[in-house]
Formats: sequence, C-alpha cells, structure tokens
Amino acid sequence: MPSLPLIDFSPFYKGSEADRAKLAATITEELTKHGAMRLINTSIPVETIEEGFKWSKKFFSLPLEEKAAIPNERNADPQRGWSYVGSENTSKLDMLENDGLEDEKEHFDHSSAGDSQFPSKWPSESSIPGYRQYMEDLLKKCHVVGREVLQNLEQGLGLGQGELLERCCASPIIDELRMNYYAPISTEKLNTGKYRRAWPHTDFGMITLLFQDDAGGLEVQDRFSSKPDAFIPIQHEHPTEVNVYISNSLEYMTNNHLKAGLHQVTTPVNMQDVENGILPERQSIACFIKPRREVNVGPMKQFITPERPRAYEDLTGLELHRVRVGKLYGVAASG
Ligand SMILES: O=C(O)CCC(=O)C(=O)O
Ligand SMILES: [Fe+2]
Repeated sequence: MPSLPLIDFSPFYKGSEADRAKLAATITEELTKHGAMRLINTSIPVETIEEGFKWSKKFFSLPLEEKAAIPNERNADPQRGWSYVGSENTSKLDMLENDGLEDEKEHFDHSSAGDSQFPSKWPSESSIPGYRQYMEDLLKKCHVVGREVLQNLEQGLGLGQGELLERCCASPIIDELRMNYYAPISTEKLNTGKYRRAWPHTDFGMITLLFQDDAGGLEVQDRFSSKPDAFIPIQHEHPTEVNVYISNSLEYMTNNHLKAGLHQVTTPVNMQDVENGILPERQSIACFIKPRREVNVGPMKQFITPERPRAYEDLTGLELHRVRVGKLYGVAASG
C-alpha cells in the first residue's frame, strides 16, 4: 500500500546550512508531488499535542446548550464557534456530484484575540476554565510552525526571502484553529454511501497543519494511481507527527504549481471489510495558516509563464475565503 514518508523537521532548527537546504528541497518536492506531507519533530512538543486533544474532548463533552450558545453562523464569513453535525458538509466544496452527502462531525473554530474583524466565540470561562487560554497559545505555536514551513517553501521554490511570508498573516494572527470531533459511527450507516466523516475536499488558506489521534481514516489523494479515486491512508505513526496540506490560497498564488492536497476522512483501513462494526470516536486538530485578508492571492508573476498561463484572476485573501465558505453553506460570497 502506498504511504507518505515521515520528514524530520529538526534540521530546520539545528542543522547546517546544507542540511537546511536539503530539508527545504525535500519539503518542496513532497508538497509539489502530493499536495501533502508528514512532518515530525517540529517545535510543537508531544505534550502540547496530547493536551490539545484533552481540551478538545472536554469542549465537545460540554452540555449541548453551552455549545449551542456559541453557534457558528452559516454565512460566508470566517467560521467562528461551534458547528453541529451536518452543518458543514465538505462534499459541497470540490465534488461535482454531492447531493445529500453529509459529514458526520462537529467542530469548533477560533482565531486569535487580535482578530477584531471576526471575533472568536468562546464557551463561558466558568464552564471550561483554561480552554480559551490553551487554545490561543496552541494557535500561536502552530502559527510559528506554519511560517517555518512557508520559509522552507520559499527556499525550495527559489523565491526571494519573505515572498510568501509577507503574504501570510502575522499581526494580527488570523490563522484559524479547528477542533474536529467525530462520534462513534456504525459501518452500516457509512456503507449507505450518504455519510462520511469528511468528504474529499481541499482547505482554503495557504497551508493546513493537521494533528490526528490514533483512530485512523485520514487519506490523501493518490495522484500517481491509475485508478481515478485512489487515496493514500495517512496513519498516525509518530507522537510529534503533523500533516501539512497545500491549500487553495497557495494554489492560486503559485498558479497551480502547488496544487492543493485533496483529503478525506473515511473508514479506517482495518475496518473496511467489516459489515456490522462501530468506528470508535476520532479527534483531529487543524490549523489553517491564512494569507492576509487584503493581500492579492492571485498568481504571483514568477508563476505565470507561456507554458503556465494565468489560471486565476486577482482577488484578495478574504474574497477567496468568502467564495469557499460561501460554497460550503450555499450562500453568496457577498452575503
Ligand atoms: O479530521 C481530519 O483528519 C481532517 C479534518 C479536515 O480535513 C479539516 O478540518 O479540514
Ligand atoms: Fe480539510
């Protein structure tokens, strides 16, 4: 079965210049080939990841009224607060035939305290003391690693220093952290073909960092298979592992040189032949690294060539984001 290699990120912090150049080349090659990669040994410690999952579980275990009090509004704005099962159906994003195909997940989205344009919605401090603080700190840690990955891409793509970073949000941080919770579900329900934990989709920002637990089921498109719908399972193998996906904004900026990684969450490999089983619950944490809202995410001039003519019109980071979220909820991007 195909797989993606684990890439050791530690040379970025303590390697020689040659080691760093090699890492940048590997990262760029992997992300160009698959739109996805798996990193280990980033600056986010294993304890931080594990604790993040504990906080997330605590949040989803809150009484329904507490979550329902901070609903994500289903409009084209950046997502904030709690989304109930079935609110977001990823089938709407990139699938041509998506009628009645639902996601079986709930999620909580937030950004930093500095984002006053689209403020985050938090559960009351008394119901889950420390949650907000923890999540805001985790977002900062992910923001740093996200920028480090982009720095590697700048080097690997032969761009000038800062050419991607200056397009990426920094102050305030408007990256988004998302807790995903997938309740136990029967294989019988999944086998109806109407439900999936997440349908094949691409994300909206520049890149996504993704942490998952041991439940399994995450897959990335196999671009090299002769079969049209082939996916590569991505198991959680290393405690510090973080997946990285190229997302829409970077796909636009690079004029499709870096194609966004199509990914889904489906029945784990070890349960695919089970007829009457129950998939255990699953958790993941995604950090969407965003471009600045006002920045042009249309193709950078370096990526427009006679062989690769301009594939997208110019538009801002926020405009692209609104188009994508609008699609998700079936609302106009301006509304
Ligand atoms: O749960 C996962 O592993 C994937 C989640 C995901 O694709 C997303 O939140 O965009
Ligand atoms: Fe995703």
